[in-house]
Amino acid sequence: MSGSSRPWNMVRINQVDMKNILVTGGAGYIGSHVVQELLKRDYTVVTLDNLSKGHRGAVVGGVFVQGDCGNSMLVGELVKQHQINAVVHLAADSLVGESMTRPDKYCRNNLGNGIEFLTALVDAGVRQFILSSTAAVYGEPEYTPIDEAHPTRPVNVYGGTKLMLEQILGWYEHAYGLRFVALRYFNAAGADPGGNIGEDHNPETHLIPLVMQAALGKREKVTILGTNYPTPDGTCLRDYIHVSDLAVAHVLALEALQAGEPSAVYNLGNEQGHSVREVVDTVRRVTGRDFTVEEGPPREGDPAVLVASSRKIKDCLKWQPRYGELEEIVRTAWAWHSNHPDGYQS
Ligand SMILES: NC(=O)c1ccc[n+]([C@@H]2O[C@H](COP(=O)([O-])OP(=O)(O)OC[C@H]3O[C@@H](n4cnc5c(N)ncnc54)[C@H](O)[C@@H]3O)[C@@H](O)[C@H]2O)c1
Ligand SMILES: O=c1ccn([C@@H]2O[C@H](COP(=O)(O)OP(=O)(O)O[C@H]3O[C@H](CO)[C@H](O)[C@H](O)[C@H]3O)[C@@H](O)[C@H]2O)c(=O)[nH]1
Repeated sequence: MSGSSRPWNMVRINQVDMKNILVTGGAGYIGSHVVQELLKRDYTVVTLDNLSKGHRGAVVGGVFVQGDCGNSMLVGELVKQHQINAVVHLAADSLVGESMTRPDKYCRNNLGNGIEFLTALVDAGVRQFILSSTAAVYGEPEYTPIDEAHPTRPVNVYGGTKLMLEQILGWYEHAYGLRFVALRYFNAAGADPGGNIGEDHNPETHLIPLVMQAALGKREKVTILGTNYPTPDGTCLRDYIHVSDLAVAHVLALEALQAGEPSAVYNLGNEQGHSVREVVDTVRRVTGRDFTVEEGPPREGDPAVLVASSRKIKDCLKWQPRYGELEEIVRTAWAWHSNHPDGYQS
């Protein structure tokens, strides 16, 4: 639809209650922590998740709707019925390796459904939007730590789809007045210290939960994917950020939009790089368990080093991580995995 046929400036913008939030992907790993944080702060939350990856049991409260964010009719109805003011959009496919072999899946879901979703929102009058973006938009770093001014040249399809969605948000802002915050998370890890929600993916591809499964004896071994990277120990460096710290950042971003702040892009990391070997050693230390570790070839699409500068979000939104150390993050992950060895099934 062209800009002229979409009278966005005439659409009624709900100012009555600024606390009705639609969260897509809220049954997933990060989304479930975001939903919990919003509920703690007295937001009214509607979770929309198609459960392609998420778990009904991960949604600790609010209204849950099983459905697809690309279903414009459903989205329009939800906005109207629940007087939605703002949206947190986490629904996506997000596996770097898979995105290289299934680009169609990533373009359809992250872009196709993402665009349908955005369009249904502006049609329904929503003008505040938080996007789960990613460090994968940067590609191979030209310098570290990576700040938001770093060039964006994704080296995997997944990062490419997220960058395009950020660009589309800019166009929707220009045409329809939608204000947005794109949060470029680095590697989400850990679990809610309360112990009820945590990471449960099937298949699991993320390093920390895989190492936890090996520590629990549920996996025969851990494979280090690449040992010849230009890093001190030859394995990739990543910046692990606690999922509860991420959740708080979403609330701060929402508050900024609600206060009328302009659109913005923020990195979210702990500003420290940890190698794959360091993660393995930390899990051994925290769990007191040993397991087999083998060395394998690198995974396609993996940059050698991804370490954030989070200065901007600390300065602008006063965000401060509570879990700055890898060991603390691994401790909370271990509490979840050891108490829920079969994830939400246990
Ligand atoms: N996990 C990380 O380290 C990380 C890092 C950077 C960015 N992100 C981004 O954060 C978001 C959440 O990641 P996660 O690790 O919690 O993933 P996740 O797979 O646990 O959660 C995604 C949720 O979205 C749902 N979903 C997917 N497509 C949908 C659709 N079309 N309609 C409705 N629901 C849909 C899934 O069922 C799932 O519950 C993603 O957008 C991801 O790209 C994650
Ligand atoms: O069995 C494994 C699994 C992973 N790794 C390595 O561990 C590191 C972390 O890998 P993850 O799969 O845990 O995480 P990624 O860095 O690939 O990706 C994550 O963080 C990215 C941003 O940094 C994206 O946003 C993405 O959504 C999210 O999954 C990588 O170097 C990877 O090669 C291994 O050595 N062995």
